[in-house]
Amino acid sequence: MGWFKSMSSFFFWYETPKVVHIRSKKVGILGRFLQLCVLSYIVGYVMVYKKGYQEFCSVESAVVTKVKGVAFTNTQRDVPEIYKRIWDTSDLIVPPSENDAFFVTTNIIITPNQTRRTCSEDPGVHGALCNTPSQCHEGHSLPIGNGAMTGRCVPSDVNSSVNVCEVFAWCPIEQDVFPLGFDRPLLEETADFTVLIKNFIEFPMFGKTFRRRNIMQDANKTYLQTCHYHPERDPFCPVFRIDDIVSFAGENFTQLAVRGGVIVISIEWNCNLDLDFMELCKPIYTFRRVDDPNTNIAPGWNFRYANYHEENRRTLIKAYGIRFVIEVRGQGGKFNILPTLLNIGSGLALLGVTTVMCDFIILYFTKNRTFYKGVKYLLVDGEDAEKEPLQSESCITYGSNRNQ
Ligand SMILES: Nc1ncnc2c1ncn2[C@@H]1O[C@H](COP(=O)(O)OP(=O)(O)OP(=O)(O)O)[C@@H](O)[C@H]1O
Repeated sequence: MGWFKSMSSFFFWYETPKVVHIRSKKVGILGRFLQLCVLSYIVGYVMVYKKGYQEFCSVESAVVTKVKGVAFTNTQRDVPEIYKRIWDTSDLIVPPSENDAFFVTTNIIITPNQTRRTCSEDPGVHGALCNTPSQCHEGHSLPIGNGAMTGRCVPSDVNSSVNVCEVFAWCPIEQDVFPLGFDRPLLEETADFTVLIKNFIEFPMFGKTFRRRNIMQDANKTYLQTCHYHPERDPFCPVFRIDDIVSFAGENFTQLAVRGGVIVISIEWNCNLDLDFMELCKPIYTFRRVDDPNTNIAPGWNFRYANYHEENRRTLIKAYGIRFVIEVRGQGGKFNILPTLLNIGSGLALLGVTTVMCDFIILYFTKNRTFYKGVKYLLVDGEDAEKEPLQSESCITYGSNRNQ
């Protein structure tokens, strides 16, 4: 019968909230303070700061770039003869056009006049050194070799004191040596190159009205050809000096340019579409280097390509440089009744929580908690109510003011 007793004690009772008016300065201040906190959170943070009355749409964008500049290495000291020349963007921007990125060559190793023939393998290639021809398997190529082995072991073209396998390849084989060493890049003048970034954006959720680009409406040709972006002096100029980008990313151009690297240009559009779109929706640019500057293993950024002059003659170029990646982020917000009502509704629900918090504090942490518990919780027996006639419908008042 024990189970029946506990079942009946679970089923045959009912709990209903009771309203207790507490006339107390301390408790009153506590309650109002908690309500004020919740109200300021709803109004200040949710509605004003987070714009809870708006619906949001991520920005969609397209980016194109154009680099301009000229580098002249003829007058520089220590420059090997073959590197003394004029370089323009068609020589140094590879490929000429990319989506959301561009590459500026800052250091270069040129191997001119290569033809397909036999020559000695680079002694620096693992497995290229030999003592006997049997170590050079005819027709095979080494994993990072430059050609197919002929089966002969010959003195190296670059260091005759060692023997290396002969290869059939584009000869002469590239000598992987920086023209100006590790301290200076050959094309230091690329620091003064400029890039025009054209960024077209839209907020597709809100229609075609909200479309614009990062070139301001009042900009003209002369302005574009002469302005340079600066976060304080000219924050909306879409033309950036390469050196400026590198320093805004916290790097030193000369050091970075020797082996190359990767820099991200972030364009952020956070727009309030309820206000003047063309006047107030403007881009914010930030810059950061993303490759690891402190690594000794495979540092920087480089690749090879060749310029072919005729069927069997080419110039091999190993290009080191800075790859700039452009990312566009942001969102546009516009008034919508649905999020407004949702946020007001959830704010009102949150106001109810203040009662729970206030109850918790006065019932467990105040000096008079026993008294408050006594008046808050009341255990009544339904059977007694049946027996006793209705005495009063008015409120019961406890404490010194009970007769007021
Ligand atoms: N990297 C840059 N640095 C400075 N000005 C630039 C740069 N790229 C373009 N401009 C200038 O911005 C303007 C708009 O460039 P856009 O490429 O749209 O026109 P363009 O007439 O084809 O340019 P251009 O023939 O000079 O390359 C032009 O006046 C152009 O000279």
